[in-house]
Amino acid sequence: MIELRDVSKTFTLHNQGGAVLRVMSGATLSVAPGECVALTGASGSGKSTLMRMIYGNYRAASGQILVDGVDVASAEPREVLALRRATLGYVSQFLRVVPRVPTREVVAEPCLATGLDRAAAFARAEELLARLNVPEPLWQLSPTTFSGGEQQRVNIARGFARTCPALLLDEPTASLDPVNRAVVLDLIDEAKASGAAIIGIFHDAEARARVADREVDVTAFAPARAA
Ligand SMILES: Nc1ncnc2c1ncn2[C@@H]1O[C@H](COP(=O)(O)OP(=O)(O)OP(=O)(O)O)[C@@H](O)[C@H]1O
Repeated sequence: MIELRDVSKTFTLHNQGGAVLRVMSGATLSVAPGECVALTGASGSGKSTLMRMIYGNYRAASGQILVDGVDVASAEPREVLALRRATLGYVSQFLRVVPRVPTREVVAEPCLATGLDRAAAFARAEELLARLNVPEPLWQLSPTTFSGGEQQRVNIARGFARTCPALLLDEPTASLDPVNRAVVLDLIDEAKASGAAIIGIFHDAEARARVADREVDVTAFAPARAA
C-alpha cells in the first residue's frame, strides 16, 4: 500500500546563501495493508521529513513514493489532493483550526469529502468525540478556544473519522492523559484491523511496542558523507 524506492531528499536554503543540505538517500520501505511500521532514529535523522514526503508536503529529490499506486514524488498537486481525500490520512499533533466551523463538522469533514451522507458522517464524528472524552457541550463550538489537549483530541477524532487505506501518525499519543492515550491505541488497532497500512512516529516507547509490527531506523537512510 505504501512503498518507497530509493528516495532521497535535499533542502536548499535560499535565504542562507543557497546552502544545500543532503538529509536522506536510498530510503526504501514497504508497508502492507494492516501493518504498522514505526520510524525510529535519533533527533534530526529525518523521521518527520520522510513522513512529510509521503504526504506530499515535501518534494523528494529522487526516487519513488507509491501510495496505492500513485507516485507522490512525481504527482501533480491535484493528484496528491485526490489521494489525500480518498486514501491517505495524516494525524499530526496539532489541529489547524478554521474559525467558525463547529467541532462536530471539523471531525465529520473528511467523511463528507468522501461522499458519506451527513447523518452517517455526523454520527461517526460524535462517536469519536465521545470516545475521546471531548465534552458534548463543546461539539457545537469552533475548537479555536479549546485547550491544547482538547484540540489534539479533536484532531485525532478527525484523523480517524474515516477508514484510510494508508495512514501517517506523527506522535499521536504525545501529551495525552492515560485514558485518552489508551483510546488512541485502540483506534490504531482498529485501523490496522480494517486493513490500513500505517507509518508512525512514536516517541512513547510503550505505545510503539503495543501497536508497531516493525521498526525502521531512518538513520540507515543518512546520505554517505562526501569525502
Ligand atoms: N524545512 C526544512 N528546511 C531545511 N532543513 C530541514 C527542513 N526540515 C528538516 N530539515 C533538516 O532535515 C533533518 C531531518 O529533520 P527531521 O525533522 O526530519 O528529523 P526528525 O528525525 O523528525 O527529528 P526529531 O525527532 O527531532 O523530530 C534535520 O537536519 C533538519 O534540520
